[in-house]
Amino acid sequence: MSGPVEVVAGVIRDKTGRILLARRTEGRDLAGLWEFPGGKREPGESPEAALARELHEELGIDITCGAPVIAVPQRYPHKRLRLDVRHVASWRGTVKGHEGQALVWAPPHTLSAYAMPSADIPVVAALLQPDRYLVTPAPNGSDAAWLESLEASLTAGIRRVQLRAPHCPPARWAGLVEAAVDACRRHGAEVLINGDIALAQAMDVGVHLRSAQLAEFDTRPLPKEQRVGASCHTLDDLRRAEAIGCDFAVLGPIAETATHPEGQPLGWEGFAALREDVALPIYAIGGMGIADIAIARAHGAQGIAAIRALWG
Ligand SMILES: Nc1nc2c([nH]c(=O)n2[C@H]2C[C@H](O)[C@@H](COP(=O)(O)OP(=O)(O)OP(=O)(O)O)O2)c(=O)[nH]1
Ligand SMILES: [Mg+2]
Repeated sequence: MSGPVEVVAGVIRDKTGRILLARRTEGRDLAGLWEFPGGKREPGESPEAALARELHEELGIDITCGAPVIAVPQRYPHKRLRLDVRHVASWRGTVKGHEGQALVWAPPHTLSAYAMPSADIPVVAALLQPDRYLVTPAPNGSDAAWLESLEASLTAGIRRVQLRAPHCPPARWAGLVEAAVDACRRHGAEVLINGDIALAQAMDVGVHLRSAQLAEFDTRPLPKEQRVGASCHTLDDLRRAEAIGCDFAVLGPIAETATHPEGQPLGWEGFAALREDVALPIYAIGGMGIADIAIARAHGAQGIAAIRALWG
């Protein structure tokens, strides 16, 4: 079997921070959908050179390639591709659609409103949503110590938090959740509660579904304004999370961990292979550290989910 088609695309910004999208013209695959300008790499061509060539041909601009955003392995009905997306560090010239394609400068918060190919769903999420998803540990010491560690995580920049405390007595947990939601709101961080939809509704926050819960739902259990995440271990889990309308998934374990030693590790290749078949932002979990964020992005992940590496 031949390998995936290698595609490189650019995130081009104007002076006000808007991002350039191009509409795929009629008669090609995925016609009518909006995409980040770019195209296929030629044999022996570096991604940077391919991006510069494509953007010169398609838009008439000269660019300097910047940092990687994400590389998304994706399967379509008739082909597999790896969409390698780079920031465009700088560009010169006047942007014009040289191939008859429509163009739009989209403010970042409007990106999700454009119909795009499946591979672009994780790209938009990578541009707009946090690359670190903190999962709290069970409160083994005092409430105050646990809340202090949460506060430290938020101060360090964590902006998406899953409140999880297996075996914590309900009354104690309810008190901790209330204080934790408060702290997260002060820092502008998003909160999802593990498993407990009623508690999420009562607190007006998101819910993180356990993999065993995925079979219980046909649609997302909370409205669009409240985040819904899901823990996944298999392709079936991921497909289910996508069908329900989850905002993102967590997939693992990538490596073995002390807290979940029973899981058969997927490794990065296993992760990338599973991510090909859905259009979802997916965090990698299981033995992840800060240094894994770049590796995760190179395998199509939104970033990492972790307890220890992100706590305190
Ligand atoms: N440029 C670009 N291509 C994307 C994106 N998302 C996505 O699924 N694709 C797919 C569509 C195509 O199957 C493939 C890119 O190939 P292309 O048709 O643009 O290739 P090209 O510019 O070299 O043009 P062509 O002469 O081969 O038609 O990647 C995206 O955001 N940008
Ligand atoms: Mg193209």
